[in-house]
Amino acid sequence: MELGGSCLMMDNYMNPNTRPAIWYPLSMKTFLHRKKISGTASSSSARRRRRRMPAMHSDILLRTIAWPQDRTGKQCTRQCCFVLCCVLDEPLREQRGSCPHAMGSPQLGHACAPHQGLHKGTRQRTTEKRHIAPAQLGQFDTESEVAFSGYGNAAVVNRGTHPRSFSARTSFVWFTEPCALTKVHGKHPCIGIQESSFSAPVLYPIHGASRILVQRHSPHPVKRALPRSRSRSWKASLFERFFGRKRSSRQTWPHLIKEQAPTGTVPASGASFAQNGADTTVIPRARARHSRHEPTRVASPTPSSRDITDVDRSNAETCIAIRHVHKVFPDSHAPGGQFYALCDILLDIEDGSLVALVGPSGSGKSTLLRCIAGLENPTSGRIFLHGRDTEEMSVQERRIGFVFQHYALWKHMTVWKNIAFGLEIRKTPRSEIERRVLELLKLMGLEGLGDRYPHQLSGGQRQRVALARALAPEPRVLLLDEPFGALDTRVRRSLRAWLRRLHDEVGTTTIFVTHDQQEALEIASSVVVMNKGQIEQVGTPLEIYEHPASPFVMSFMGDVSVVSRDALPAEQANGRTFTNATRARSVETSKKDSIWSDPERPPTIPRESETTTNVRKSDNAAQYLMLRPHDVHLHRSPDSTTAPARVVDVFFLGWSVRVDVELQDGQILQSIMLTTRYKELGDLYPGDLVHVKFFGERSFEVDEAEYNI
Ligand SMILES: Nc1ncnc2c1ncn2[C@@H]1O[C@H](COP(=O)(O)OP(=O)(O)OP(=O)(O)O)[C@@H](O)[C@H]1O
Repeated sequence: MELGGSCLMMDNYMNPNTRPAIWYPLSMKTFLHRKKISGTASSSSARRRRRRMPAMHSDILLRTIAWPQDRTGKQCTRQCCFVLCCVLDEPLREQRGSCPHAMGSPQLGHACAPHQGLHKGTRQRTTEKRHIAPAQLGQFDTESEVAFSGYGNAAVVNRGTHPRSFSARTSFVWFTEPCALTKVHGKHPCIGIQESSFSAPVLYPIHGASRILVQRHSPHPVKRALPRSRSRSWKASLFERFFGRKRSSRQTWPHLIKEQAPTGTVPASGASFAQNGADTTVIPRARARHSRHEPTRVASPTPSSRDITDVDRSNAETCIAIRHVHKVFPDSHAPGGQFYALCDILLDIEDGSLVALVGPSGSGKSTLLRCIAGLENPTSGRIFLHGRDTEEMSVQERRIGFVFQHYALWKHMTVWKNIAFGLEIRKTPRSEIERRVLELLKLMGLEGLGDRYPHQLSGGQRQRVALARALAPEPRVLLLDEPFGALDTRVRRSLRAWLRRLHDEVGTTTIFVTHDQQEALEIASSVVVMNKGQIEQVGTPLEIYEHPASPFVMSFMGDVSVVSRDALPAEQANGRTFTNATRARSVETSKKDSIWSDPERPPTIPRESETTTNVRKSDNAAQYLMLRPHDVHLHRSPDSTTAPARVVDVFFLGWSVRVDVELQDGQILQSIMLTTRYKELGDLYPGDLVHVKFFGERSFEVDEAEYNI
């Protein structure tokens, strides 16, 4: 933070395992100029200028700073920990610390009302502050900031000091989500950060790109707290620390950086230009992009403007059009140091639909959702909202509501205030707010609970408040990231039905992430099955279940038994077959694909696992079949289409009975039947001889290695 007329941008901040910081001097004038270019201008000349700009502000994202280990050497599971240091007068070295989640200070953080940072009128108002003990920290949903970010709110930021490793003046704030910096409020993009080292809490508006810019704000807390001479010495010591020598009056930051950076080479992240072995890294501003952990975009399949017109703008029905989206994260263990969290995602989501993104853990569901919301920038590819390229839209313009698994409510606000919050910051008239909140309370079945605080509600009620809050500003798209994940099975079940009804009533285009296939099948009008960053299949729940396009979809969307083809009678073994190479997409998507196919677009980059799988398949495929338990029928007497088997175990499941049987060659099959059918069959006991008949329509050729057979 510079106290004069320019600002410093911090990058790579406080990662204890690497070098602590990369600093960029940037004048406020330049920053605002660039912001203007990258943020709002849409004329062709502005776009041209924007292209020439080093990509500093077009993607306003604070990069993840992972804290791989805390002080005790334990792995910190909460990787999404962002630390922004508001350096006041301590050298950077002093700010190294362990993950804030692992800190043992009893007064670890404060939470403050987000609107403190938003309106000039309220900026100085002191609102509730809470001390958060470390044990509570896990519960404190800093995600709530993000939940609002879609509406352009500033974020509440936790702030804490650590008595052992941080001085009283050095404070830090952390976010659980990078998008906290993406909001635009009024004319200026800003985030409110409460800095309460000082007697009166004051807020810094923070402008952020992948780095953090701490901007002066008036009335300036630092200016008030530090005498002028002090601030100068702080600048001087910072300078000395970076450059290892005293600054002469003629040297400016850009001048020095230019002088120190070797030309023609891009420094690797962490490469230091600093003298005297200082652990601070300084890189030229124009090269910043290359040194970020966020990889540079892979050759982008950017379509021409004609393509956009033809394909997206003409299709009023398409609410969200996702075109060849890749998201790459750096990963030292992955081939090429890059991990493809999303790989060539191509998807259309129609207006008013209720879509489930389903897939195993790590398949990229949340990443895709976050890309749609603008919380992540795709590495390549484009996303259109109602025909408009999201790159041209601010997060606020997207009008997307986001609900997290953990309710993310403002805990110091009543239900009413929580719901009204999004409207208040948009300066909606009081009467309109009251009408809308009452309407939502009724819709959510929360009448009479408006005065309660979140801790006075059940989990299901809290989640409904979170949904009401997201719906209050009437978003065009509602994104739910495992909305019921934290609830018990019974509550989940009742909320599923409720969500479906709510959607029918409100009609907002909704995408929800779940790893529960039952939930996806029950609620959604269409299901997108994801695996390893790719879409395996898109279809209605019935299509997905009845006609899975790959062994993966079949096995993921319900129980399956995998048996050798040889073990079954020849007549039974001739089912329809697919291989993993078949990656089905919706009809609409395939059409778009062909329209969008661009000869210059690089081919999809296959990941190693995919390539090897397909190669293996040619050797081992076609030997095994996948069967649903309800397609395995048991009979007492044999015929030409049955295979003999012995009962291994019988399980009563209420309305159904599951019978495990062993085929002659020792393979185990599951059969599920209605209890009434079981009664017709007569009681079965382990060791009984039965005859198995199965329906082969949905059998697959599968790969031995893939299914550990
Ligand atoms: N910021 C990041 N840096 C590096 N890798 C990441 C990052 N975010 C996500 N990933 C990786 O991308 C992959 C997809 O993550 P994502 O959160 O989208 O999965 P998911 O399908 O939502 O999983 P889950 O159901 O467990 O939430 C994971 O392997 C994850 O480790």
